[in-house]
Amino acid sequence: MAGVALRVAGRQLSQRSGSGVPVLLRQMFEPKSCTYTYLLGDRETREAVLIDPVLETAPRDAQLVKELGLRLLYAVNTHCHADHITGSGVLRSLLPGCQSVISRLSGAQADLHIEDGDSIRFGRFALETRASPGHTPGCVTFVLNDHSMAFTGDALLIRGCGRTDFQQGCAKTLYHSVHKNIFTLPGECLVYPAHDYHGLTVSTVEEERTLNPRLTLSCEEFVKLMDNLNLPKPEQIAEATAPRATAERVSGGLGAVGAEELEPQVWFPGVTDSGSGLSGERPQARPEEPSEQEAPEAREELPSSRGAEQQQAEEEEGGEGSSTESTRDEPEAKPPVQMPATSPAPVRAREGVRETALRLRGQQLEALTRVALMEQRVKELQRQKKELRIREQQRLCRERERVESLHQRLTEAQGQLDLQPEDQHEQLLQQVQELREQLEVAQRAYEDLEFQQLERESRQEEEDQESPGAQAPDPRVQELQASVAQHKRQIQVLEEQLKSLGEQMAAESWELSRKKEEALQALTQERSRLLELSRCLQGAFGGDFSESKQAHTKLLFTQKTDRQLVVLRDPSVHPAAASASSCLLSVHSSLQGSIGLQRTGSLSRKRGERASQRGSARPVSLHCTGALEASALASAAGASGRHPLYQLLNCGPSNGCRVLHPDIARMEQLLQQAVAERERLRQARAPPASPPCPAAPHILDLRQHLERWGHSPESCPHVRVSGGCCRGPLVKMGGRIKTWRKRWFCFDRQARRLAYYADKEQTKLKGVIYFQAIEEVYYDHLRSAFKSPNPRLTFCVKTYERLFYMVAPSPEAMRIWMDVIVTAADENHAL
Ligand SMILES: N[C@@H](CCC(=O)N[C@@H](CSS)C(=O)NCC(=O)O)C(=O)O
Repeated sequence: MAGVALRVAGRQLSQRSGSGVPVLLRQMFEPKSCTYTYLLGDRETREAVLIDPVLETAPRDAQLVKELGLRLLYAVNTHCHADHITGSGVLRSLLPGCQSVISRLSGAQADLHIEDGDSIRFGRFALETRASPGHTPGCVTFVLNDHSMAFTGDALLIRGCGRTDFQQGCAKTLYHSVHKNIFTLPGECLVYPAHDYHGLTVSTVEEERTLNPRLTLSCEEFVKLMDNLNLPKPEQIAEATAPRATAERVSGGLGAVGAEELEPQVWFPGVTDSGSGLSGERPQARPEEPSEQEAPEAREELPSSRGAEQQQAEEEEGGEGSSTESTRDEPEAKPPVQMPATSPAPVRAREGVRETALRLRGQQLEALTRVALMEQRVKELQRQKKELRIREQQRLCRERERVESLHQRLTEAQGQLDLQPEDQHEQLLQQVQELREQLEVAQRAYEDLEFQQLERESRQEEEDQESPGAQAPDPRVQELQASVAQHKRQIQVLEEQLKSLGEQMAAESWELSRKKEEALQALTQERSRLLELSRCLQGAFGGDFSESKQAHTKLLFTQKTDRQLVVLRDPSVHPAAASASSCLLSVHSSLQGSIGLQRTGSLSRKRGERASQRGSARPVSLHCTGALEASALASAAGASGRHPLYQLLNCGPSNGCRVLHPDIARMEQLLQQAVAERERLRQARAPPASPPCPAAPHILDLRQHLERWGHSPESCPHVRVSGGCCRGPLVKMGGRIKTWRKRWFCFDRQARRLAYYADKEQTKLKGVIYFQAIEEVYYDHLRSAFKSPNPRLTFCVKTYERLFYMVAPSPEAMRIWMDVIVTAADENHAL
């Protein structure tokens, strides 16, 4: 097979060399054996290969392949591993069309065997096979065809190399193969090993050529060192290096373990297992999650972007889980899937459906994995049975041959009796007698064996007749088959549930759209009423209010962005406002926050919704380029609890407004009607109280609230949280000049705004984001922030007017800030 390329869908590598085209690369980690699995794919053709998959994490890898919309052609192995069982077999079951690959010299079973010089093609790329024996005789290194990266398996590790003290390892061979076949690659070629025990992920040929403490030695020194490594044996070595005969017992894939020993730890997403942590001397700071890595030249563009919410949830969950379950266990009865209540509040309903769908997906994956493993075991048992039958037949055959040979010898001895001289008769007679006895014993043994076999066969026939079509009447096989069938039924049930959830979601979404439409109509009416009221106000106060230099009260209406601002200065009418240079308030409410608000960090809304809201009233935010007086921005809502407009106009039932102008009475009446209408609408929309919804503002303690959500603000040095405030530094990107500046942020629930200052003392105010202006808060998962100083800690706050990019000083600070700001938006929505 040397020099032969595995062809992929008729595409010839030579037609499109793929040079300059970045390959899709993912590096995943399996913590138990510290193994790296690599996914390589072609973004255009979606063809992909997996290098060194691990049994336990095969479902994870299969899921990733599906999520990225890839088609896995090959599950390739750099060698037959001694520390874990390959995931190739399970991947073949989970991703039909995938073939297992290993070097012929490994002696392991696979769909395809490769040799030095062979190429494995996927889309416009190919992996060249370079023999790198020494750790094992069958070790190979896969080199991407543009020589930009090499997957060295256990031959070359980062600052190390594979051990050579078992599996026919040979230090001298390893030394020469690494020097000859890996160190001759370009210096900048990235080195991706199959393991790392120190938390490192990638190296280069140049680095290893010059810095590898083992391979920079002379060959002699290297051999000596390797002979005295005295490493403990890998934990799974017994299972993983079972003899070849055992390896071949695993049907359909690379096997290094018999089904009897197969008690895999199955990895299920979302299930955490404290026992899956690293043990022994392994350092703590190891990657525990599949980590994404970009190919050197490009950023990955996923076909479906994963939301910040999911990313954050993943970060918070902190690593993959694993559950230790034996395939021999009876399948656990799964709790019935809880459907969300028939008509819950929209947000909760959607979250519920999403959670349920995610849970179902996890369960489905779990069941699929079990099925795949069980099918393997069933096949294995069937194969064992067949093997047993063959062995029995061979034994019977041997017995028959023995009987025949004894018979032959006896006949010959008897024939010689007459020919032998008298003096040898006695001895020959004795021999004949012995042969006769041996023949009798052999004959009996043969008949017994034959009888047993016939009995077994007839028993089997009877069983076959009792249950026609039964492929594996062996009780163990039957048991497993029943279990597989049960799992398949479970999957079917789960799929049906998923389908009905989808339908339910569609129905709910339709219902939500309808309600939104109704609410928008009501809002439009309310707006018209308010506009009418405003016109009355203008008419009532006349030119005196707007024009007189002496008059302190000024009423502005601006239609520019469909916002209405009332700016009031009237120390005589409202003494409390006398010291303030201006008061700003929104005289409308917005419905927009009512749909899609989620506390987990993403407040996204659909484009359609936004478009439909363009015509509706919008919240406001204020930013200034120069320093502002903080006091100038005191909230117009005040502490009186009265409606702001009432407060500003000072039009309570007890004062003399009505007497002053007859229109005031009408205005007040209109205003009361508008307020009542708004109240009615709000109540109609208000979702029932539930844990994820923030409590009413007057009872919500910000600190407790954050603690309830799992934060510990106390231990985060970058934020200061009190009952109503959160303060701390964030690096913010400028609006016009895209420079990043450190600002001191102050989130103030009382003032209902997030203000940022040039200084920690909060004297130089640089800008304000009002709660009601906040539309979305999300993690910058698309890395869209221009030259962010730390993309991993960048999040976005989207207001009606603009997008704010902020960089937190730490992940915990980022999560706290995001939750704090989301809480503000939630609160605003609740108001
Ligand atoms: N140091 C490892 C021991 C596990 C081990 O033996 N790993 C093999 C590769 S898997 S067979 C190996 O070749 N190691 C070389 C080395 O220098 O470690 C651990 O911490 O678990």
